[in-house]
Amino acid sequence: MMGAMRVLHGLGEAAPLFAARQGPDSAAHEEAVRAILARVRAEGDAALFDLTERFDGVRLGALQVPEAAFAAAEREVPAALQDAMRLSAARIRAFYERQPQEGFLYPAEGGLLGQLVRPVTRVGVYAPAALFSTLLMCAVPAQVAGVREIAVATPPRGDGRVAPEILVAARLLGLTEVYAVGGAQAIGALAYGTESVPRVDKIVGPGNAYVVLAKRLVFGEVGIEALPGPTETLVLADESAEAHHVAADLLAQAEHAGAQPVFVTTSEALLEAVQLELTRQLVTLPTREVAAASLGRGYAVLVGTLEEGVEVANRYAPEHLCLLVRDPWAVLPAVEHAGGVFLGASSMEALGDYAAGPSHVMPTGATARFSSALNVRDFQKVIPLVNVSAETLGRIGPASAQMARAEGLEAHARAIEARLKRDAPGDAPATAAGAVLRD
Ligand SMILES: NC(=O)c1ccc[n+]([C@@H]2O[C@H](COP(=O)([O-])OP(=O)(O)OC[C@H]3O[C@@H](n4cnc5c(N)ncnc54)[C@H](O)[C@@H]3O)[C@@H](O)[C@H]2O)c1
Ligand SMILES: N[C@H](CO)Cc1c[nH]c[nH+]1
Ligand SMILES: [Zn+2]
Repeated sequence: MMGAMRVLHGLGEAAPLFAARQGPDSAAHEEAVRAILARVRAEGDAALFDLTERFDGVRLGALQVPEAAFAAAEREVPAALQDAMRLSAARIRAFYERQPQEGFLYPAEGGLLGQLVRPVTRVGVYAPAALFSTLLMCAVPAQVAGVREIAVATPPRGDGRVAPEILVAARLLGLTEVYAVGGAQAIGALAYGTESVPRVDKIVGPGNAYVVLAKRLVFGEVGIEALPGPTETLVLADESAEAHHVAADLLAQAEHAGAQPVFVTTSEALLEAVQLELTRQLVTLPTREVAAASLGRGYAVLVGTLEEGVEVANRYAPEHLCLLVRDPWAVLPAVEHAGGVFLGASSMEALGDYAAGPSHVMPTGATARFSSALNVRDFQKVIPLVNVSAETLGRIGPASAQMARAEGLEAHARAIEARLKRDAPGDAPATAAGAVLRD
């Protein structure tokens, strides 16, 4: 049956579901991406022009989008869509403005200990072709964090232009630096810099397997936030769920290239109804070819209890966990790993992709075990401050010197003891300390 997913019975049979999550680093991809990065590093702009012609099928005149293109895009994109983008941006901003981001300073026996929070200076946002919502979801938290420079890279369309919606979204946020470059070559350009693309301090944003792998390989030369790749959704449903809702939510993510939809349920009747619904809804979708391929990678798992269902979800660690159950809040305490959790029938993930508030850039490929949805902290550095008083030095100095000698580090011990010998360190009073926590 076209659109139907393979069925597994219980956690005991779910091994194929977990085995499929090998991440983005297939050997073939890795070789290709290493070669692309090496060319960008060695040849700069010339490699970007050449690789764009090869992989995107267009010969670009220039890499950076000219200023005039932004105004032209604004005339091209319908006003109602621009309003929708403003609504989305405002809700993302409102969400991230609630994320605590202050430093702190506290008195410690006459001295001060604390943390400064400082934004990353220059960030590169990767937005897959046409996904202007992804630009909003990356750039707004960066702006809330205080990032001063944001460069955007996105693949050109077949006519060599960047999608006008991307330019409108950029302009709406006050961004003017947009490059018509995609894939691994865009990540290389942002990481190493070229004649036209000044290098950045950190790269954020999702993409296909080439983009994800490139981000992994440049990490260290440049910061990266996480490895958000081809999207995945795990819907956990009980008998209270509507089959057409479940199928719609699975298909909504299946229409992303390379996606994996997963359906876990306690109800055999619902499972059968969802399989039929998938087939029925699929044929009407303009994106049915991509969606059918994704469903081919998908699984439906029949479990005995919701507890078992959550265990499957935790083992899978999905990007999106959608709880279409009678009482989603009762299930939530057992959830350990997920990029984002969507609770209840009117909180479908597709809404989260656009206007709910939290960034839709979420960890995939089981990386939700150790990484998080994009957020303000991804754009900040935390700098500890140490200002120890003479009194504290007298108390913790001998213990520190003792530990240094136990590690065979005599110079450490002497640096501490040199100060222990004199009466007082004589540091300047910390009168300006409060001003240091400016944001
Ligand atoms: N996890 C998230 O938060 C999140 C958010 C949005 C999108 N996504 C995912 O991002 C992905 C976007 O993928 P996409 O492909 O549409 O766009 P993309 O921008 O990631 O990749 C397009 C680029 O891939 C390069 N490319 C294509 N074929 C190549 C090849 N054979 N060799 C080398 N490079 C090649 C081209 O340069 C092209 O510009 C989807 O899988 C979607 O699910 C994930
Ligand atoms: N669901 C995708 C990954 O979270 C993001 C997206 C962008 N546009 C639509 N959807
Ligand atoms: Zn989506």
